[in-house]
This record gives sequence, structure tokens and C-alpha cells, in this order.
Amino acid sequence: MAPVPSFPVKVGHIDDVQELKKTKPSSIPERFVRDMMERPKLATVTTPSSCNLNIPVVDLSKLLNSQDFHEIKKLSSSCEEWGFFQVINHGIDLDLLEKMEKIAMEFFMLPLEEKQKYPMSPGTVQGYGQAFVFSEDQKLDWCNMFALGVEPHFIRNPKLWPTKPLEFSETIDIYSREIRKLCKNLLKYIAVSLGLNEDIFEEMFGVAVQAVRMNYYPACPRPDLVLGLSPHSDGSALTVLQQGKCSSVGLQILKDNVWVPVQPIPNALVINIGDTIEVLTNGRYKSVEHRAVTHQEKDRLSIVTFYAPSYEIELGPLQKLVDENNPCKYKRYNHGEYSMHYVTNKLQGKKTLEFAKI
Ligand SMILES: COC(=O)C(/C=C/C1=C(C)CCCC1(C)C)=C/O[C@H]1C=C(C)C(=O)O1
Ligand SMILES: O=C(O)CCC(=O)C(=O)O
Ligand SMILES: [Fe+2]
Repeated sequence: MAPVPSFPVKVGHIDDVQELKKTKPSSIPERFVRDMMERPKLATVTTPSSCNLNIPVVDLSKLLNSQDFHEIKKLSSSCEEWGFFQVINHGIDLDLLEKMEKIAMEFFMLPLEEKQKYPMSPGTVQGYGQAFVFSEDQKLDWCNMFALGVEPHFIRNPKLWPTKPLEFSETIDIYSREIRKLCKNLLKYIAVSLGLNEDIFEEMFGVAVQAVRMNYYPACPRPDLVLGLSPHSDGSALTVLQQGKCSSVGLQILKDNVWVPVQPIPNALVINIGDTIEVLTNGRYKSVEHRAVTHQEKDRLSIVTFYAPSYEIELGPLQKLVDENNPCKYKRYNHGEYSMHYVTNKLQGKKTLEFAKI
């Protein structure tokens, strides 16, 4: 069953941030202004040394060609210590990445009435709008989103697949197929890095669920007051994030209580471990909290794919990763139930994962 909330949700008026920029270029409505402690500069300390930290880079070609031991080690330390890495030489055609970015941007640049033909209903996560809003007093993100369930086909809502720009649906399909292959490969090497059978995740996941979300963050007159995207961990197994070529730096990850910005590497993709892999590895590989901030002059686009097991499967920590030194931290549960829990709660750091804790 695809996760759809069954309770009524009253979200109040949600301003479209691109329209706000046009009609009231210097104002920030109260619902976007974060409480003091949540604001980008004040939420955590930033030490001079943290400014120089960069997330690790993994070269997929070294894994594909020879299962290079050094690269496998790098993959495992990235997943243990960062929960994030950038993948280079991923094999996805750069023209396809460019095309995906182009059609996503063209979609966001359509007139509001056109985009509103594909509305995200309150409390749901597919369509155009703001996801994860469940009350009238909840703070809003400085972001417009457009999200679609892609695989398996039964999670698609065909009414939400736009007819403009012209090649939108076709491009999403081709792109998603390539990203799916990448996820399968990464999961294979993640399994190897844990000393597990390389097919363990593929065999366990069944027909994997895949969704794509495009996030557009217009420039904001007061980036110090707002967040582009609230802090959260992803409910997926793996997430693949493509950053727009001319976008501002915006993604930040929480490492040792410091928000570390992710510096884009041209043509690389950002990968992060989601809650599902954290549970399966009994916490050895971390699903790390992250957020997006905005920029005063530059806009930003990100295209995000969530790759997760079938809703049917039951999962919990893998036996091989539980012993007297690593006692079991998570219960067994049905992934469909976790998905439902995830999409019916606001983004709030790693709170959603409490569902799975013993
Ligand atoms: C921040 O996370 C998300 O927006 C998100 C949503 C994904 C989904 C859709 C956009 C439509 C179809 C269902 C699905 C829930 C996958 C995150 O996805 C994660 C969360 C869970 C749980 C998951 O499986 O992927
Ligand atoms: O835009 C970004 O960099 C972050 C996006 C993200 O974390 C998400 O969509 O889950
Ligand atoms: Fe995320």
C-alpha cells in the first residue's frame, strides 16, 4: 500500500515563495521567520576548522572496475562517519543530468496557474507545493517543491505528471532508470564494505520504491531568518541528490553538532544514507541530519531521488551486525508502516527514526 494519510489536515495559507519574490520582493511573512535557535547562523556553533571540512568523495569507476580496496574503505568510512559522500565517475550521461536540470528549472519557471494544475494536497507528498506541513502554525520552508512517486508504477498519480515542459515525463523516466542502476550498484558496494553478500539489499528490497523531488529555493532577501528546508534525515535507504549547475551552495549536514556546507563538485552526485540503512546496519552507517539554507542573490535547484525497499518488506538490524558489543538498537517493522509514519509527520531532525528504536 502506498502511504497516504487518512486524517484531515488544516495547513492554513501557504505563500508560494517564487510569487512572494515577485509581489513583495523584500518582505518575509511571519510563517517563514524561524525562531531564534533555528535560524541558520545561530542554530549551532560554526568553528573555523569546520569551514574547511568537506564530505568525502567516492570514485565509482574504481569500485566497478576492480572493487578497489582503498575505495571500499573510503566508502565505509564515509557512511560511518559522515552518512554522506559525493560520487564521481558515476557513469550517468552528463547530458542526461543537464537535461533533467533543464526541465526541472523550466517547470519551476512556468506561470503559477500552470504549476497549480498539479497541486500537492495538504498532508500528502506528491505534486507541487510544500510537503510535510500539518498545521496552521507550522513554520514554512523557503522552497517550492515538486515531487512524484516513480516506481513501482502503482505509486504514480498520473494526474500529477505535467504535460509541460514537453519532455518532462519522458526525461523523468529515463533519469530515474539511470539513478536506479546507480543505487543498486552503490548498495552492492555498501554491502561489500560491511562484509555482507553483495546482493543482500537487492534481494531483500523486493521491487524498490523510488520517488523524485525537485526543490527550488529562490533567492531570499533575509537568508538569516529562514530555512530553505527544515533539518531532517531521509526515510529512504539511499538518497541521490543532484545540485543545479549554477546554484548557490545550500545543503548543510550536521557533523559533530556543526552545520557543514556541502561544496558542489561539478558533475558529481551527492549520496546520503537514509534511515533504512541505519536500521539495517544497526546504526553502524548513519542517516545524518541535513538542511538547506538560502542565498540573498542566487537561487538554487536540487533534484533528489529517494530509493527505498518495497512497502511489503519487514526489516530490522541484520543479524551479522548485532553482537554483544553492538546490541540490537532497532525493532523489526514493516517498511510501508515506516513510510506512512514518515510522510505523516513534519520534518524534525532525526525524530522520525524514533519509530524504529527499541
Ligand atoms: C524528505 O523526504 C521526502 O520527500 C520523501 C518522500 C518520498 C515519497 C514520495 C515523494 C512519493 C511516494 C512515496 C515516498 C514516501 C517514497 C522521502 O522519501 C523517503 C521516506 C520514506 C519512508 C521513503 O521510503 O523514502
Ligand atoms: O536541497 C537540498 O540540498 C536538500 C534536499 C533534501 O535534503 C531533500 O529533499 O530531502
Ligand atoms: Fe533530505
